[in-house]
Amino acid sequence: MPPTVAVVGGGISGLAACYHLARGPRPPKVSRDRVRGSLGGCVSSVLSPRPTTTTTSPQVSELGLEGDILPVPGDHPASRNRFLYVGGALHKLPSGLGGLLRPVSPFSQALLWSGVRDLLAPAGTEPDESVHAFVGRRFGREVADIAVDSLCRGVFAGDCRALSVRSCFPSLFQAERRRRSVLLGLALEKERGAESGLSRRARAERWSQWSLRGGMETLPQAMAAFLRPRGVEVRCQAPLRRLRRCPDGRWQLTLPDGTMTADHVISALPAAALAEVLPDEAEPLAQELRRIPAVSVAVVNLQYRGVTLPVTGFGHLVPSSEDASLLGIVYDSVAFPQHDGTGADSVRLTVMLGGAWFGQSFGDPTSVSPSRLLERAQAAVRDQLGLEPAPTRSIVRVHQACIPQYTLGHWQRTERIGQFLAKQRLPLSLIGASFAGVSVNDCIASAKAAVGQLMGGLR
Ligand SMILES: Cc1cc2nc3c(=O)[nH]c(=O)nc-3n(C[C@H](O)[C@H](O)[C@H](O)COP(=O)(O)OP(=O)(O)OC[C@H]3O[C@@H](n4cnc5c(N)ncnc54)[C@H](O)[C@@H]3O)c2cc1C
Ligand SMILES: C=Cc1c2[nH]c(c1C)Cc1[nH]c(c(CCC(=O)O)c1C)Cc1[nH]c(c(C)c1CCC(=O)O)Cc1[nH]c(c(C)c1C=C)C2
Repeated sequence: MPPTVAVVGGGISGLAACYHLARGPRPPKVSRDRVRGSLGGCVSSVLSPRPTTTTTSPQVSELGLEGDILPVPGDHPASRNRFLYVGGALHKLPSGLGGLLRPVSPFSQALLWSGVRDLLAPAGTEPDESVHAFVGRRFGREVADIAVDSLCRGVFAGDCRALSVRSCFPSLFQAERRRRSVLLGLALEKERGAESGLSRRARAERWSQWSLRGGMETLPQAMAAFLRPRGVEVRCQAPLRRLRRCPDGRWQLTLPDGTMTADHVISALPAAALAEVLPDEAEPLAQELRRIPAVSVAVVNLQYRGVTLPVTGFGHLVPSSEDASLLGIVYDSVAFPQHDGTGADSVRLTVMLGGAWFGQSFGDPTSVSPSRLLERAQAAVRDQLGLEPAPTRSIVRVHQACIPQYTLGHWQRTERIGQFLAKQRLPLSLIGASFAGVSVNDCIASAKAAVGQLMGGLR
């Protein structure tokens, strides 16, 4: 009898783990539980695609979705133009050499000087540092306060003063450690892994983003369709209530409709959710997991007719000093006009609200009223993009605790977690956005690595 592996968590990480288990040469029996929401967790979107970068592409080819790819090439305005909203105005982020040599608003001096500072500054010695402190030390206070504050809001919906540079931007941290300068380190250590045909095409055509014709939710749907005929038993709407070790070392999983046993569990749950179902003897593990927080984001999709955006590009970010509650706005119709389901020209925007500032701006994410979020989003579009008319369509969604925050010391927490699992010889793998990267690519990579390790051990 092949061993049974239970995968818990129905987001992209859980699906990717099932996918890699099922396509192995001698696949174990796979059982996957998921709860609440649509397949793919945070990946699914309605009006707006969630563009990802290119390392996901091997799966896309294998799932037969290559013909549905909508690439955004490097010379497209959505690739070249990103904006910051500072001091009540939109500023295009500098690009190319010219943009670095002369002062470009909102920055008071040419960014070249920040680069020179990085080349001359001594390397840091702390084992970890906030992203803000690291960038301030290497590139100057203005870059930290405006550019990196916004970047952390546009990737982690988080506060760069609390986030860890070692865990959020490991390549920057390592570049400084190895080469003393971040720029030098990045220039010298460009790595290139094994490439699929699709990745090669993406590099040759300099895609900055891509999506799928039916939206990014097509990816988890195709993965689920791949799994069903391959003997993966999928249990939907089955929240895991309890995980217990049986006397023979196997796991017993308690679900709403009964129990099941498994030789190995791959958890793709958010850290805090896993902490709630672990057995008492794993309390030290649960305590570490509870220390990995996550923030909530309200996503408001708006569609307008008969209006024109004042700029074309990917979108704009808003630093926390300008407006803490409003993270940024993505101009979806610029990058992906094909996603207009109505067949007519329209301006489609995704307004992102809250993040690390959700509580102070809107209160409890479980009870905030959608109309309040809609009003806030519409006001931002009016003030920041000058679109006065009311939107013709709108969708408001609150994604609760959806983006884990790698705060200072995250690397030590993940190390202690790994040590506990090894010492206790727990047949448990932890994957998902809570640990080693929040992007879809990182989630898929961590699932693939965990399955590789598990299959190696089972052989
Ligand atoms: C607004 C927003 C925009 C984003 N944009 C991008 C982007 O442009 N590019 C990019 O690469 N990434 C983006 N991301 C990040 C990326 O989408 C997520 O980090 C990733 O999808 C997380 O996947 P996951 O499977 O690890 O976690 P999740 O999707 O959170 O999945 C966890 C699953 O576990 C389930 N669960 C919880 N408790 C239990 C339980 N007790 N029993 C069983 N199941 C349980 C949940 O219901 C969920 O289905 C974005 C995220 C957000 C929120
Ligand atoms: C305004 C809020 C958010 C926007 N996107 C996200 C939030 C919270 C989430 C997000 N965006 C990206 C990732 C993946 C990161 C990765 O490692 O690949 C996640 C989780 C991609 C991304 N978005 C922006 C940048 C600079 C990046 C990094 C990689 C890339 O260049 O694609 C900037 C950005 N995000 C948003 C806007 C409005 C914006 C800039 C104009 C929305």
